[in-house]
Amino acid sequence: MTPKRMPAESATRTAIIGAGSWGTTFGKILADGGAQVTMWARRPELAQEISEAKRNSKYLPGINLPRSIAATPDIERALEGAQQVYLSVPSQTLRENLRTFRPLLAEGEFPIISLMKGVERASGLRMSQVIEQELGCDPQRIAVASGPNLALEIAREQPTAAVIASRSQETADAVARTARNRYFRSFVNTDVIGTEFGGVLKNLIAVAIGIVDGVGYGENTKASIITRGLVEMTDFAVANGARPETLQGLAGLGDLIATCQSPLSRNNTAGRLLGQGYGFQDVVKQMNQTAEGLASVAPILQLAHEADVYMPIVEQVKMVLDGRMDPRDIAPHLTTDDDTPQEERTNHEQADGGGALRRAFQRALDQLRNGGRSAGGH
Ligand SMILES: NC(=O)C1=CN([C@@H]2O[C@H](COP(=O)(O)OP(=O)(O)OC[C@H]3O[C@@H](n4cnc5c(N)ncnc54)[C@H](O)[C@@H]3O)[C@@H](O)[C@H]2O)C=CC1
Ligand SMILES: O=C(CO)COP(=O)(O)O
Repeated sequence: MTPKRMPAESATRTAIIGAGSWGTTFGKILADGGAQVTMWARRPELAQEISEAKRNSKYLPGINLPRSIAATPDIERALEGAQQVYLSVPSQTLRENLRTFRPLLAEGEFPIISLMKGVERASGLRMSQVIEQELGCDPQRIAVASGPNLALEIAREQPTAAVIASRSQETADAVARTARNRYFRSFVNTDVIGTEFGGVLKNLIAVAIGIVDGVGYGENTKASIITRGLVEMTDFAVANGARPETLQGLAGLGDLIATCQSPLSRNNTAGRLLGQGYGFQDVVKQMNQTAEGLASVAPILQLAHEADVYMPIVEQVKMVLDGRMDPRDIAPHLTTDDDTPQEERTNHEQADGGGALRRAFQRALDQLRNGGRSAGGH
């Protein structure tokens, strides 16, 4: 086995804001690739556990972290001399965190990389957009990382791949050179929108998979939802400016498979609890880690309505979350309950020529069925 690399004098200095399961795992990825890593943790006791015991027992039980990782609750110390800064807090707190840290992040030329997979509930904005708004920085400095990256598997050094996307090829390359090691391979692209939306949307499909799993449905139902879910994801992302091929890649299909299949996924777990009959509030109480999908459903449906994209699976997830649909009813409505046979459309380019009209008709039909309420729009 190749020996683990220790940081050299010339090692890239990196900082990670957020010491939950993904932030800490990413710290390990960077350190095992030879970078110097300082993590910022909100709670001093967690910072101390990471720095001294080289453990994060709440989020990564049983994992030994590299000896070189340091952590601190002092943001100035965490960011001192950083050449790359990674952000891994819940999507709903990012704006508030950036406001606090703005003076330390806005200036400088170092890349800022979002590791997050949610949209802001109130605005529907992607995390890179929130970063750009709050820091007012050059978008070329911003990158996002996404892919089939279940934290605990990677912390156990099981091989995986990810995509680093930035509008600047140079930024994406620099980050990918640092965020890689013998068990983690980073590819690059310049499709920030597709890469980010892939990570957000697969969470919603994973909630749907969890729901039908909780109900007790089997593999046919799940495969149908995954396959149709990918079409929904692609339609939505492309309508919002993504490249379709990004959704066929690691940040789309790759992450969809991993998240829908794994009991490690928090979104999948949240869905399973819903399928077992727990109400939304009970599920939120039972989750002690971030399940981004729960907060992203409403803003994504709002954006879908604005872009005239039909998302029947995501709409049904919303109806289950709101208590307006029995989880057992989710499967028969997979794509439509319109009686007219439809083409199995797998390519978003086939969506033109009547597709928008059909979707508008379908939406009107759904609204009628839901007593005039739309599933999105709030
Ligand atoms: N865990 C995973 O396998 C992966 C997670 N992600 C994404 O990474 C992001 C972070 O998720 P995780 O680390 O998994 O979540 P987590 O729930 O494990 O950790 C979240 C961290 O944020 C901190 N936090 C909570 N509220 C905060 C606030 N107001 N200000 C600052 N920090 C706060 C928590 O104390 C915790 O350290 C999410 O967007 C998630 O979708 C992406 C890929 C893999
Ligand atoms: O994004 C992930 C895997 O790529 C993690 O998924 P969950 O947030 O559902 O655990």
